[in-house]
Amino acid sequence: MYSLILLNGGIGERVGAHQPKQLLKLRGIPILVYALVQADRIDQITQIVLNYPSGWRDAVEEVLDDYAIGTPVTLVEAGDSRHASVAAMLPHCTETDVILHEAARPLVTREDFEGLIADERPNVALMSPIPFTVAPVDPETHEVTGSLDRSRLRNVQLPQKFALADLVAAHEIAARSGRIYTEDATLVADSGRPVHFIEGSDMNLKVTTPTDLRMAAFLLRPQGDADV
Ligand SMILES: C[C@](O)(CO)[C@H](O)COP(=O)(O)O
Repeated sequence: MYSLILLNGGIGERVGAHQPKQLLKLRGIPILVYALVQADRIDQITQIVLNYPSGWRDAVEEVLDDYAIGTPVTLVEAGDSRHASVAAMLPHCTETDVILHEAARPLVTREDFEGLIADERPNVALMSPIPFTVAPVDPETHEVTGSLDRSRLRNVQLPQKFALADLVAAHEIAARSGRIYTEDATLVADSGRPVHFIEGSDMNLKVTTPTDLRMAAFLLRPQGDADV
């Protein structure tokens, strides 16, 4: 069984809205709700640990009530970074395995969660191939500093799953080193514990910018609406 850590603590600065992006509505439904509803339908997820941006607890509680989420939810205030938020949510997990997801990926499917759960390895993340070229650069001088073999790179997605003990131990190592990670698959891999990946879909869009919002609204259009 799994505790779901659902990251919902960002303020969504890059979307430029007057409220956290995960509370904005897409097709009339708050972005957060799409992931919540999918997770609520998965029997193996017995607890949802959900964080909220400082000052937005009431708004998040209202969403939970409005959409009658049945899985028990533990609310935790967000930390200063995504990394700090995960660290603060870990002690609230009641199961021995955790799934991490983020509210900003509303196109997550039941199959995404089930694929992770069906995998017998303890630490597994969805990742997708990089369909473009990523160059290492010096951001100060704007100089290209080398080249990367994209067949050896993957776009890290969520959801991801971990043995709770591995994730806790990896966060302890990261805290000692002082390094702040942008996500947890690389954090756990750097701790020396094996992390595997399975193919994620490019439909599992992360809503970061106003353009992403428009793309997500399009992808979430009701079945039967005309394609472009
Ligand atoms: C976690 C993540 O979505 C992996 O692709 C990404 O790193 C999040 O980036 P953000 O800058 O925290 O939105």
